[in-house]
Amino acid sequence: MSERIRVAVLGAAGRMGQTVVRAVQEAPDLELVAAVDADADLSVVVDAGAQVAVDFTVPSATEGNVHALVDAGVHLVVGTTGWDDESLARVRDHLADRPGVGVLVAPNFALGAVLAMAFAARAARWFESVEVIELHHPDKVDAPSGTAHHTATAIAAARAAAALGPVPDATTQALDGARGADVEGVRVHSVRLRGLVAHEEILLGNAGEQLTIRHDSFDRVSFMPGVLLAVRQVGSRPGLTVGLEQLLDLA
Ligand SMILES: NC(=O)c1ccc[n+]([C@@H]2O[C@H](COP(=O)([O-])OP(=O)(O)OC[C@H]3O[C@@H](n4cnc5c(N)ncnc54)[C@H](O)[C@@H]3O)[C@@H](O)[C@H]2O)c1
Ligand SMILES: O=C(O)C1=N[C@H](C(=O)O)CCC1
Repeated sequence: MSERIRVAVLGAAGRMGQTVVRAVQEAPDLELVAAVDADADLSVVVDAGAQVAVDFTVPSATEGNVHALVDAGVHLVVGTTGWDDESLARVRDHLADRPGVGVLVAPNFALGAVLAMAFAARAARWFESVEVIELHHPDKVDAPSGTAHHTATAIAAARAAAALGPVPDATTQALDGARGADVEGVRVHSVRLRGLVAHEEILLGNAGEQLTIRHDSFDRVSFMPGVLLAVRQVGSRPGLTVGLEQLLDLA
């Protein structure tokens, strides 16, 4: 058998981190060499000889973790949300000085969620109206979800490419927040409800018809096939990769 990939998990005490630790321990081709949480010194990861670090921490910490480990030559798989064009550009620039190091950032590793996003982007050009609803557990700190932001951005790009105008909306009077967040012209609504894990609906409307694309993660194990796929591939993808769709022939 070839050498196992040496993996570190950042945010190991969190909901996702604990699930990733178990998934790595159960994968015969992977070896868990470090599991760290808040306030840990990242030198633990480097000293353990990690080849790939998986980051499921918090939006305020993830970019710092990435830059520190890129400097140490460690590949990263990042599921933490909160990334924007500027922070991704800083990582892309940093990687230009570290040839051979790969970083994959994905807002959602559930295969069904990635497919739902791809289907929505494909359908978007054919519909006059579109809105996104994301529904999550109430312990989530960011809104809208990274997945909903990624979905809305892809829909907006598809609408622009098809020269569609703005989504119709006659609202002139509204309570603050009643129409959700505006992500590049696409309205995104965030629900936080005890009992939920991670869910998304994309509503597409034309006169007389509606297409609804819905994905549900009922358990965090749903993210693990995507995380493990990324861990196995990130070392052979130098530079920055954004979105699991890039590994699934869906981009
Ligand atoms: N990409 C995906 O598929 C996916 C799936 C689920 C969650 N997420 C995202 O992953 C992130 C984590 O979600 P969660 O539900 O596990 O959150 P969580 O709050 O349960 O876990 C976060 C953990 O990170 C730790 N932490 C904070 N700062 C740290 C640091 N500097 N170094 C190491 N650890 C640190 C915290 O102590 C905590 O244990 C969120 O941004 C969430 O949106 C992404
Ligand atoms: O539980 C969370 O938090 C999740 N966050 C991601 C997002 O913001 O899109 C993915 C789904 C779960």
